[in-house]
Amino acid sequence: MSLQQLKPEWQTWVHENVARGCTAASLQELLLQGGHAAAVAAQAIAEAQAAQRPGQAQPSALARLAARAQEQAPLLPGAAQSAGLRPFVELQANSLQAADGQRVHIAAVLDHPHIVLFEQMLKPEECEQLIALAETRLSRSTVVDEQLGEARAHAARTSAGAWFQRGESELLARIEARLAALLHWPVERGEGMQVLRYGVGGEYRAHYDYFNPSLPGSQRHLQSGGQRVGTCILYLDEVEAGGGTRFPSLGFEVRPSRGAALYFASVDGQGVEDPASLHAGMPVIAGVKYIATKWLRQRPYV
Ligand SMILES: O=C(O)CCC(=O)C(=O)O
Ligand SMILES: [Fe+2]
Repeated sequence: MSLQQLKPEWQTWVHENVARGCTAASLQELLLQGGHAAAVAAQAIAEAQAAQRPGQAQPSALARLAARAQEQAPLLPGAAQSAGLRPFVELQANSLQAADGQRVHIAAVLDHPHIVLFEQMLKPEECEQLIALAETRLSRSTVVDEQLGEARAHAARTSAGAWFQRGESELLARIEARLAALLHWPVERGEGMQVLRYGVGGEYRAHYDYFNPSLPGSQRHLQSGGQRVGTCILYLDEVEAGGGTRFPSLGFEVRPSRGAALYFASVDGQGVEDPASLHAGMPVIAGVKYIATKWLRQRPYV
């Protein structure tokens, strides 16, 4: 009876996410955020769970058809969109106010793969401070060795990088909290920030940020914090020519602009690695490119 009290898209959502193995507590929280009464939410989850058990009634053919249509729908209700599987951004308004007062603008959105481009994510002085902080510890960037899982220098990634611990300084803590709030992804599920500097000719050839689960070198990374579910790239300075972040399979490129941020999901709406997230840091033609990269993990990352 309570499942029927939900709108059809929420009924489908409950069925789908119970089938996917989401916990009752996580579904309850998102249903509450979606404006449902606690008792209605609890009852609806219980009914959907009962329907999944062997020997019990399965969702009707109609419900399954509705679920399939829902998968293809461009935007689900904000809370339902992630179901905790990947970050999500509230996309109704064209700007969002972070708790620290920063007003961040949404400049562009792509549904699949999910990409959101922000302007004014960082203030110009925050960009300058991050660059200054990084300059004190820049060293040659590495890539993860696919067989061994170890970090090593590679011709495909010609930049200098500086790693920071989460919350290492007041500046980093503030930026991390801002990203966590806007992406609905807790700070603990993020790696420390990495600041990169690319000189002329510097590039990061096409790659995925997710760890390929079938490669031996990925296992130790997946064990601590799980998959990289999304990435946020903060552009710290203008670049005269080149240096865009390009998604070759989409024919789409974001050009660096001070204070802008690019978020993209590395997994699809079901939490599965998404090959469409292939991307590259294009060679810098003139100028110097500075970015800060934040990789977001499936689970808390220590
Ligand atoms: O340099 C860029 O624009 C892309 C950087 C990147 O892909 C990464 O840090 O994972
Ligand atoms: Fe990347």
